[in-house]
Amino acid sequence: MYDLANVDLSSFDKILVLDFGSQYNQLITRRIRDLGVYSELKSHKLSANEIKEMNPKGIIFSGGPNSVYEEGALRVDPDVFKLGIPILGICYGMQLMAFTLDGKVEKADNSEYGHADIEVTSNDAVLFENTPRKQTVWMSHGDLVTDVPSGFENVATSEDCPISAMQDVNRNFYGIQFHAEVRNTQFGNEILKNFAFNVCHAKANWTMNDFIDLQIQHIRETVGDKKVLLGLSGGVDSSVVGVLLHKAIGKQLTSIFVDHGLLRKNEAQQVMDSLVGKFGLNIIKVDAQERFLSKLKGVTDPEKKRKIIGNEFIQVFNDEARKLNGIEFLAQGTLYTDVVESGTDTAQTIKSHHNVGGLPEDMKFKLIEPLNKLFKDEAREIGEKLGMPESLVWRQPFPGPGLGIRVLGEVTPDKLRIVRDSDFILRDEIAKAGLQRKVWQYFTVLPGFKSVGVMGDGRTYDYTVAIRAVNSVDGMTADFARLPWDVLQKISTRIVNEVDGVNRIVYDVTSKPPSTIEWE
Ligand SMILES: Nc1ncnc2c1ncn2[C@@H]1O[C@H](COP(=O)(O)OP(=O)(O)OP(=O)(O)O)[C@@H](O)[C@H]1O
Ligand SMILES: O=c1[nH]c(=O)c2[nH+]cn([C@@H]3O[C@H](COP(=O)(O)O)[C@@H](O)[C@H]3O)c2[nH]1
Ligand SMILES: NC(=O)CC[C@H](N)C(=O)O
Ligand SMILES: [Mg+2]
Repeated sequence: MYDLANVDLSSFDKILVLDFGSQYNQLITRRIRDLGVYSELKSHKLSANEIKEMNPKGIIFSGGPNSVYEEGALRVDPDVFKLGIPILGICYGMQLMAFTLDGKVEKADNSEYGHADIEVTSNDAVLFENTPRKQTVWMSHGDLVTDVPSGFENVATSEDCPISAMQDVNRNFYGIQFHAEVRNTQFGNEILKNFAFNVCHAKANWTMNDFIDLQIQHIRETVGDKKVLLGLSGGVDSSVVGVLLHKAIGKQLTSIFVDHGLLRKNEAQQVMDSLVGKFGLNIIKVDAQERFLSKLKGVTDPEKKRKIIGNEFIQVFNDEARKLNGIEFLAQGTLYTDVVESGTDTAQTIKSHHNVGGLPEDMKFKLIEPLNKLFKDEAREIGEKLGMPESLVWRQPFPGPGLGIRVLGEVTPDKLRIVRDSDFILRDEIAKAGLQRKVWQYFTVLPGFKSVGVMGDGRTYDYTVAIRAVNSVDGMTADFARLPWDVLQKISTRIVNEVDGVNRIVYDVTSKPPSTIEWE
């Protein structure tokens, strides 16, 4: 979305989010869209005039990694405060508001990361209407506002952050030091609602159906009479994109499913069975095991592996496009998570997702990525709206680089066998326990070290397999799943008994953050 240059959005009220580099910036726009108000993320470099021309009902400044008082910190055009448009600053956004007007921002004595308890201290705290005086919020900051700018009042405090929220009701400027956009903030949604409706008076008339209609219209305008190749993995995101594209351009679409030798057990066959002849998709399966595995030989660095895989995908698409003649566009099921984690102008690189940070620089295709501003749960909602079957919409995510990033270090056929067979057992036991829909994503990892065991009275010196199972909504944050001990025990016993070369199983009990879901 939201790159809908030629699409008329004038019937929708909108709230702009200005990007100051937070990992959560798109989460703000989607929370606003969830309220039924159209929202998009824009560069912090926009001038006040450019913002005015977009005619937003309100503006939100996102958080960000900088300290406002440092040289080079991201700034906003100060004239934005003269437009008469309501503004909400979140975290860095609040600090920037204070700093740009005549308030004061300093380094905090105690940083706050995670949960904090605040108390609303004013009876007229507009953003906190219909919320209790004491509430739990989620903080992530090392600086704080120590003096509110003139015209403002302090309306909430926490132990380590005396000015946790500030307001100037006459000019409609609001600041909150905590992140209302993350689910861990108890009344985050109410606070955003109060801003959107009570302060900005925005109309709630935006729905996912509008998104679908506008995307179809946008795809038609972009593609014209040209042809599109879709990278189809059998996963949720690319299947949703396939259905959208098919609705938009019908036979101008060809889908390519690449078997890169890094798929799960029986996956190639299952994907073909579940998609061929469905949704009108014309699918070509490409066997590319050899070329991927030979390129990965001897490579141990995770970022190098990701880039090699991303590159090779494009080479395969190039070869297929040549055979098909006249392909101008490559469509992918890229989500916003893939984009932000791969690094943007403002956000740091966490890992290069194969379909974003792993793409070759000289790629000739023009990209079509209708979901690249959305999160996994939004992609699923679209899949449901498009009438796709539950088994596909709720399929657990599987990364494009596949088992290649679950064998840590060098990928060899024998190590692939171990993750593939152990993953199969894990999925089988989770299904038998009826937990498929209760755990968001689960898989095994081969860390690559060996340890001593005793089997059949003999000494073994074999590999350890790790089990990773997490719950999440959007993949941005995740918690390790509390799998029942007896299920873990069955999985552990079966893997050691059935997979040669393994004598130990460990369970990953870290959340994201501080870890990520995949190990590489
Ligand atoms: N084996 C594959 N063949 C062709 N394209 C692929 C393959 N694996 C990944 N891709 C492309 O890379 C994109 C990103 O992969 P990703 O795993 O994030 O999405 P997905 O596979 O569509 O959905 P899911 O997250 O449910 O696995 C896919 O949407 C698809 O366009
Ligand atoms: O298509 C993809 N290409 C990739 O390169 C990639 N890396 C991670 N993932 C998936 O993204 C989600 C978040 O993963 P992380 O916490 O490991 O970053 C999880 O669901 C991961 O499985 C990928 N998907
Ligand atoms: N999350 C944020 O926006 C942090 C803002 C600023 N970098 C701080 O540490 O206070
Ligand atoms: Mg996938």
